[in-house]
Amino acid sequence: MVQPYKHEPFTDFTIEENKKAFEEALKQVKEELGQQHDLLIDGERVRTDDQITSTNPANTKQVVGTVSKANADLAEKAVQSAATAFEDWRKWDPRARAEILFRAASKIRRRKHEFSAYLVYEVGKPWKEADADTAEAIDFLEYYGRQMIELKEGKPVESRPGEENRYIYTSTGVAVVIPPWNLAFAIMAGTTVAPLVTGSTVVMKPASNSPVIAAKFVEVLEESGLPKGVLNFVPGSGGEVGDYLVDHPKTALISFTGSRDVGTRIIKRAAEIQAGQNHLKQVIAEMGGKDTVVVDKEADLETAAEAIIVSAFGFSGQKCSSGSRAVVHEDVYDQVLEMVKERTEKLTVGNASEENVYMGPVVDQSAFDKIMGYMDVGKEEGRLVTGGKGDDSKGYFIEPTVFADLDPNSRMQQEEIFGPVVCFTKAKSFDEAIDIANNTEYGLTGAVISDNRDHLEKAKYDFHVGNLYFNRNCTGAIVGYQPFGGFKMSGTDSKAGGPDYLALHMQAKTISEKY
Ligand SMILES: NC(=O)c1ccc[n+]([C@@H]2O[C@H](COP(=O)([O-])OP(=O)(O)OC[C@H]3O[C@@H](n4cnc5c(N)ncnc54)[C@H](O)[C@@H]3O)[C@@H](O)[C@H]2O)c1
Ligand SMILES: N[C@@H](CCC=O)C(=O)O
Repeated sequence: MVQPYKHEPFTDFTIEENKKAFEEALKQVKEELGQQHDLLIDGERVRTDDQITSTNPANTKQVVGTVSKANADLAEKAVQSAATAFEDWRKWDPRARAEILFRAASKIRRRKHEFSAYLVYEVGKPWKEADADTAEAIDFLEYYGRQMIELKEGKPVESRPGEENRYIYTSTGVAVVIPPWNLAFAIMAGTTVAPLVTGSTVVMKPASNSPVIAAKFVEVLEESGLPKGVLNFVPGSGGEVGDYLVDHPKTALISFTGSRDVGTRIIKRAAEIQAGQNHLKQVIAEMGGKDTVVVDKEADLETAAEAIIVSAFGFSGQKCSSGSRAVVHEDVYDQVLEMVKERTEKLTVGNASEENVYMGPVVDQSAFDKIMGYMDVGKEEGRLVTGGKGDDSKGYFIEPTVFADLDPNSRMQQEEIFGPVVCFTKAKSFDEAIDIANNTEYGLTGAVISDNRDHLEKAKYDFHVGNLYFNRNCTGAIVGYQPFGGFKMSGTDSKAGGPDYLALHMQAKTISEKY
């Protein structure tokens, strides 16, 4: 009997024993860094001449690992391998597939700090963020395993005398999984195991900034009993390998998480019918955000300041859910701004592989340059309150930054910056605050800080986002508790970690028999 699902607890690093255990894991992983990781195609490791070098964004001289790089020919082999393996895998008892996920979850739980330490080195995560990322990966395995067991008999439908009807879910085919680097473990793992557990086979192309953690996860799935060909691992360039996989006539399902531009490109390409293709491709595309924390005049301002800080600066603002906009009622605007300024100036920034800092670096040079470019835009469009500086001499460090007095239609308040920058806009009323919150093309997350019940009720209907939070930050959805996905240009609202997610990976079939 499978135990009821409960989310993985987070590690409290204020407890000395936990702190020591994590420092030990960082030390141990540091000694392992620089290893070679290869492709996995049809159960075989494939080493290529062309390699991706993954480095620590907090210390760009430190190589985390080198990873073989696939090209279109290898992507073709991976798809063929997945297509062959599908014929057997789809007939496995769904419970046996779920058990592979449960075994993998146990293995990762036992090595939790080791995986989190890899996240610290590979994408510069502070300890707390790395620990939450690993916990979420475990949650996806545990949750989707249980969901599959629940769905395996299908859903009840009515029958009539002399007629039996059934409604079941069938496996889809070859799934292409393309995750981002930011929730480098959780999203990569969740989007990989969801199609797997439903009986699809997978070709996974990790993000080029985080291929090592993905390679480590693939090893765990192999050790947990995944048969050959069911999961194929092909790191490579988005343009070459990504396009090839998306366009392939045997691709049946594409699960993408990443930017709006790449996501919409995939949706368009997937709609194009290729020679030899006799099915429509299913596309799950979870994309960017421009998320707002709204502060009402009747609100606990301590809660408001804390919510703005956590939403804006958690993992250096590199979350699709990051609260990069604060829309504050004019009666409390100056006070909230001052509180946020004071707290921001106390945040610690540094190399999380050396100390437990609040914020690490941003992920790479191109992210650094893009975010620093927005500092100039912010100074033109608004008022710099604190921060604004960056230093890329050793790693890609940027100060947590607050801009004030932005027009709701300014670039700073419309474009996804994906860095540690929050912009304040003043609203004359609660209604106006909600209108401003809704005035972007995105609709992913949002928070309302208010003690006014009528206003919270209004927000339930009028604040058009997939994940709406009251009196807290707008980041940190938990699998099975706050299913995650956005409206508008934020994506297909698949609600990862929710009860409807697996059904999106399957094809419902009605079977009706007359006696
Ligand atoms: N909505 C969500 O759940 C969610 C979660 C995490 C991140 N995001 C979004 O992801 C973005 C940041 O992640 P990123 O920088 O990795 O995004 P990205 O779009 O640059 O890359 C995402 C993935 O797509 C691949 N890719 C790039 N070009 C491709 C192509 N032509 N064809 C196929 N694949 C291609 C990349 O290699 C990577 O694996 C932000 O916009 C963020 O908001 C959204
Ligand atoms: N699900 C995560 C965000 C994922 C995107 O980066 C959250 O809720 O903060």
